[in-house]
Amino acid sequence: MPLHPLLKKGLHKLGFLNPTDIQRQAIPLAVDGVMPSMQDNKGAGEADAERKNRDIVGVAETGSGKTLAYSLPILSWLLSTDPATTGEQERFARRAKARRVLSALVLCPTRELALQVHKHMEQVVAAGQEDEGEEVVVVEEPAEEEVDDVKLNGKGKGKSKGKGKSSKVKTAAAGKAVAPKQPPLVSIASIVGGLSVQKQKRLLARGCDILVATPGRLWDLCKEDSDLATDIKRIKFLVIDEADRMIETGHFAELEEIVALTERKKGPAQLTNADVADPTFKRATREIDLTEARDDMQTFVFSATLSKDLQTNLKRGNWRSRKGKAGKSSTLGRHSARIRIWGGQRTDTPEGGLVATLRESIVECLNTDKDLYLYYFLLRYPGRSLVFVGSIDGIRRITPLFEMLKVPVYPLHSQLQQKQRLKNLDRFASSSNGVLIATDVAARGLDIPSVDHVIHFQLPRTADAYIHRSGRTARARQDGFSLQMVSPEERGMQKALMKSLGRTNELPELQVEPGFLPKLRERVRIAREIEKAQHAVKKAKHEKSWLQETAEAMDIDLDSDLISDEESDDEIARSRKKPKQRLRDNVPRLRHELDGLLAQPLMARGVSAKYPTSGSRVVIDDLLSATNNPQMLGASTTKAHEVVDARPTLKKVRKFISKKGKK
Ligand SMILES: Nc1ncnc2c1ncn2[C@@H]1O[C@H](COP(=O)(O)OP(=O)(O)OP(=O)(O)O)[C@@H](O)[C@H]1O
Repeated sequence: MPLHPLLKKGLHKLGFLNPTDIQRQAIPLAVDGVMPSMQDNKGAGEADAERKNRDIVGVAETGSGKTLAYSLPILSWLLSTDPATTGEQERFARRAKARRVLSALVLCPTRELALQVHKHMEQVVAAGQEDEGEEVVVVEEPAEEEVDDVKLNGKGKGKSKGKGKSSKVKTAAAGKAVAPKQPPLVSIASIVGGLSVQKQKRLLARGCDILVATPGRLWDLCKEDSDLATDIKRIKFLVIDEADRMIETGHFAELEEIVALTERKKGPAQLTNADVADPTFKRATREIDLTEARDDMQTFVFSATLSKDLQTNLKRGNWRSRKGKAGKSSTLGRHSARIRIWGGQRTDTPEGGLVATLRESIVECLNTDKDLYLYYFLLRYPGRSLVFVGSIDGIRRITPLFEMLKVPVYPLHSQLQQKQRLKNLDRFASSSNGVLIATDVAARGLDIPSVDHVIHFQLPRTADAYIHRSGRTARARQDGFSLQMVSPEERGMQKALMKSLGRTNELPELQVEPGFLPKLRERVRIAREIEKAQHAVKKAKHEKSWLQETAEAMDIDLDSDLISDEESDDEIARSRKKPKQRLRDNVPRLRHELDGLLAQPLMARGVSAKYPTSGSRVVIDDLLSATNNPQMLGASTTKAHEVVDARPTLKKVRKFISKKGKK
């Protein structure tokens, strides 16, 4: 790979010994495209022609290393032009004081993804800086970004630890020695919504080489800060990650504004005498002149899905009208037009497909039974599971329910505070049995190590969302498992989804051991009752405080019956309060009952808890060799994806039965 030696060393240290397919294809193209011409002064036409070969459109399956496919050429260019690595110590010292000039802008659709890309880039550089036999410990700067409060689970197996930016290094082996303060080889900053604007402004004032951002916050800052807009006009690299999502209609109006800043203007403005005399116009043309000179930007457009057909909304019966349509029309032209990448080189690994190491399965059940089947699955197949739910309200219902059932669940959706979002992600990533209950905000790009299962509690609205959601497991050639939970009302949509994906075979059904269900059902029933009672109490409290606040604001005295928790003599008030009161009084009793049920062992049919050496199923060997499911006595520790491999599809079973019948 034509990369800077420091990066090669870093990749080696992270255990990335071979490039992935997309990296093998994209990196040489990108490096070739950028290196020679970025140093030359070409004529406009020549430069235009060259740019066609410079821009890279990368389409490759989820978890295939696209982040490094675009990051490495950029980092390599920065390191190759960095005086620190070319031994020019004097310039290096000067650079320590000087403000960095922005070279690259990476735009991502979600905040978590932007922070993750930032971390991933830093890890490779930090690993490359490690001395042999020594561990680099990233020493934090005084908390600069709130995100640093949370240890984000970065990509790869980097040894960087702690929070803060990786601007200083110390030798862990030496324990105390901290290397003298040096400017980072590559300075990376992230600008995302939900975190302190002031702190981000300070970061920008200091300057950086690479900015990783979400479009909304970046554009807000651009509008206030003309220096930032000027910096963006001069960047050498623009990356649009998850490009199809970024340009989806109605998603990121700001993206177009930002990309427009990077556009090249052709030819110097023809000034009239009157124009020349006008100072404002003169200033504006000077600005235009600056941008005119730019013929050296390289654009990267990356995603696992760039096919328009995958974006068709499967809801509202859209799929019906699409019957019979085959093939996938590419939206590449549309992308190119909108982000003005002038063609570019396309590096493709198979598109639209799911990763080969992913196993899929389906469970058909009533909507009202989805909680039960999810609970069954989470106990039956322990591991790190990511559950996608169709609405925030759904997450708000499911999370407390499963907390009561003592499942370690963490919610993730756009209405949570950003700090909480990051905390929950971190907790999920560090709990081997954690369950993240998320909306599609977690569908794209997130690289959480070893997610064992992705569960579609509700089906996604588009096929591309299904691909991205499912792509949170089975990453970097690991095994993974995806489960569709389908109610009778969703059956048509499920068929449309499979058709959109070009699939003809039915998915294998998840085998459910019915013996476990009655006890689980009872637990879920009681947990629901508690949840309902608590919800009613919360709602009543909320209503009451609203009433009090409104009364205060209007300077009205409220009847004491309306604000008192005590039973009132007033018949009407009593009848209104009683059911809520009853519910609240029930909570301790229900909790006690649930605790009792949770303490009871769950057993497969024919297993005796008291006498594991007897019963129709003897489980003592399993218990001794620890091959028994810890939560369910008599269930094996087989992984979900292994069960699917061994399981024939319904279609195959039917075929087999009909063949037998004919004989
Ligand atoms: N050459 C490599 N060898 C081994 N692992 C790699 C290599 N390159 C990247 N990885 C690891 O593969 C994982 C997936 O990479 P990445 O997140 O870049 O995938 P992606 O293609 O961007 O996925 P998505 O489409 O879901 O965003 C990461 O943990 C990354 O550290």
